[in-house]
Amino acid sequence: MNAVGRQRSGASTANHQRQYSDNLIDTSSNGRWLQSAGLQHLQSNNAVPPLQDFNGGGQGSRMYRSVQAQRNYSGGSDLFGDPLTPTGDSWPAGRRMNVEEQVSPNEYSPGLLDLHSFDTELLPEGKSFDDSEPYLGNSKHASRASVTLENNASKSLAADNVKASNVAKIKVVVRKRPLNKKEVTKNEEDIIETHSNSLVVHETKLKILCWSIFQLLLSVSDRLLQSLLDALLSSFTAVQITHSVYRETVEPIVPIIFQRTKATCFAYGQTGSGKTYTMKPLPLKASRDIFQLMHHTYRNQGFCLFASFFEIYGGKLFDLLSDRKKLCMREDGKQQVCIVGLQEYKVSDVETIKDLIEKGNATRSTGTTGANEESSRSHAILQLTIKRSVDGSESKPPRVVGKLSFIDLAGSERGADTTDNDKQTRMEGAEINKSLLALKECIRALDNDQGHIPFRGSKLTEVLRDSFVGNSRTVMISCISPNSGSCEHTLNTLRYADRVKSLSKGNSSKKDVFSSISNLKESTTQPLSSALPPTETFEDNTGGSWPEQTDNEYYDEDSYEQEKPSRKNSKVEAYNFSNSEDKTRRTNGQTKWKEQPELDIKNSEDNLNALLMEEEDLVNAHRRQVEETMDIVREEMNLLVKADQPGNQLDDYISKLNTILSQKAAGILQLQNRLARFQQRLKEHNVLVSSGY
Ligand SMILES: Nc1ncnc2c1ncn2[C@@H]1O[C@H](COP(=O)(O)OP(=O)(O)OP(=O)(O)O)[C@@H](O)[C@H]1O
Repeated sequence: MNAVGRQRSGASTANHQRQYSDNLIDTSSNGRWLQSAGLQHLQSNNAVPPLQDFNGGGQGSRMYRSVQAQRNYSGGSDLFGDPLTPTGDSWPAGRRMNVEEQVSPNEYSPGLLDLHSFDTELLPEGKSFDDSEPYLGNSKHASRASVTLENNASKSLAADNVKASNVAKIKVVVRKRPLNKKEVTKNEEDIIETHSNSLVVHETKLKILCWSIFQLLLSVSDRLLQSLLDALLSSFTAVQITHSVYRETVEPIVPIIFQRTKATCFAYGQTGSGKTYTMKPLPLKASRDIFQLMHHTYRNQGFCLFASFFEIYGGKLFDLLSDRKKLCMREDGKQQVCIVGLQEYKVSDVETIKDLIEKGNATRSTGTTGANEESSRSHAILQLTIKRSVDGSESKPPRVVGKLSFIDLAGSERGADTTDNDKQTRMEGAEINKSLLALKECIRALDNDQGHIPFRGSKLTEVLRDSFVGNSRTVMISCISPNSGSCEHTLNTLRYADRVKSLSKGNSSKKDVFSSISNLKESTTQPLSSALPPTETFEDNTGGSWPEQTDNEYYDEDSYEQEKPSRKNSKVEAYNFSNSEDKTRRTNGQTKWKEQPELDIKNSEDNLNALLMEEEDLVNAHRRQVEETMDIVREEMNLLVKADQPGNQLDDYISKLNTILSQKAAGILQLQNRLARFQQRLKEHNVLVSSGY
């Protein structure tokens, strides 16, 4: 994206960031109705906003303000340490041992920024946090940040803040990986600088794009905080670090899985940004906690855990635990989605789950020697399902109680492959585009409690249908690479994260869902670790694992060629390798790589982002049109009042009515044109979905 585009996007994001103070949003149905449409600024301070009041309270309540704060991450600790640390051939040797020799100042940083709890703004180039309005934050936010930074060192601060973050229906965090050996060898710079509450992407030529992530007022000075962090750094171990990520993302959700909640945790980001690395430990940690709850809090209550693992490739489903058997999806009479033929394994210990994940991952990468390119063309979904025997009866199949889905999404830049000449690659790119857009739409609908969730927008969202209805939770982990070569992708990922995050503006209203869960209230408002018995490890080797069919029937959906996303079929890649070593290695790995013209790659990279922006523009134009319509309606009302008054001039009435009707028609026409243009763009990029648009 060029500088103009970037500036536009920055400004656009900034303009779309609105902060609505709670006291302006009425809790009446009218208020909620306006709020759900993003028009809460039309709601006056008074409970019922008469139309004639719109000029006053309505406009006054609409604020565009930047929200920032400082929170220092430098010198933090690397959340994803040794359990999954790459071997020496990928990473500089000894870098973990010697802080002085760190490649990246953030190597030991948790690299995890919680976007959800704070207002964010993408500042345009050249603008710094200091240029913006001061933030009148509250101490809760300040302490929340400290908790994240300090690895929960301050328990007293943790309680409030964990409570706040736990209740979020959608949680968005950003995670930065350290520079890898190859990037270091190439003298690539770490362009991501993390500060107390912000993340700065330094573009080359010293242009600076500031991404303000958090707003908070620190209760301690920066200096004091820094020394505190340094002290903490030395005490972090890799295991603690990994656990921190889990605790910030998935742990709060685990207890409510027993309470009929379907939750989804997905990693988003470009290829190689650390999605798989980030996701890998999470299911294991979650299952450990699930088993603990089953064996303590829910002892002898008939709960059992099932695991399944499949991938979506080219819009089709393949079972990763059953030799990539092709699967098909069906809806039952109750509109429950079932994946016919998907092998589910009943599991009673963490080791079995680990084995299954390894097996699935191996299936996913069979036949390749490269690191990530295969997985980046498919979405891998691991589901942990909690079931319960009906009335303790062994004869009846257990019923689903809750589900936790972990999704390692295809690399986001793959969605840009639609300009590729190869049909197969184009189709894959289009499908990924479609699924990423659809996912965002579903999250939007989900957070606004809309009746209609557009889950049919893609196979991915269809599969996740039951995670979008009822009591659901979503965690998005946006993974970013630190190197300068990934700058554009990083910015795109941050924009996507910001969009998803900004959809969740009404999260506070969702708190009641949690508080209604009585017997696990404690567990949901505190870290799970505090709700569980103090046992360090949990082991249960009493049960084995055995496969179960999820459905007795099986039908073949269609004749889609069951192809693995292998290199053989991926003749053209838009993967933007700037390193010839990469190309060679991958060529040796059986892929016939074809260079795309540079311009194509550049254009295609912007596709998804451009579509997302256009979609946002359309929604905003619609919102503006509704506002204007309301103004016009007010005028019409006045006109009608005057029309009934004695001595009213008919000529005057007719001319005014004419003007009003023309205004109305022009507004509608303008919106129709914009809609048609957007539909056309979707068509061009093959993301027009049958029911969604
Ligand atoms: N935080 C981290 N610390 C150390 N190494 C990391 C970190 N994140 C990622 N890596 C390493 O970077 C490489 C790429 O990571 P990973 O495979 O998770 O990327 P990905 O986003 O899943 O890619 P793809 O989309 O192609 O599947 C791996 O070697 C991984 O071990």
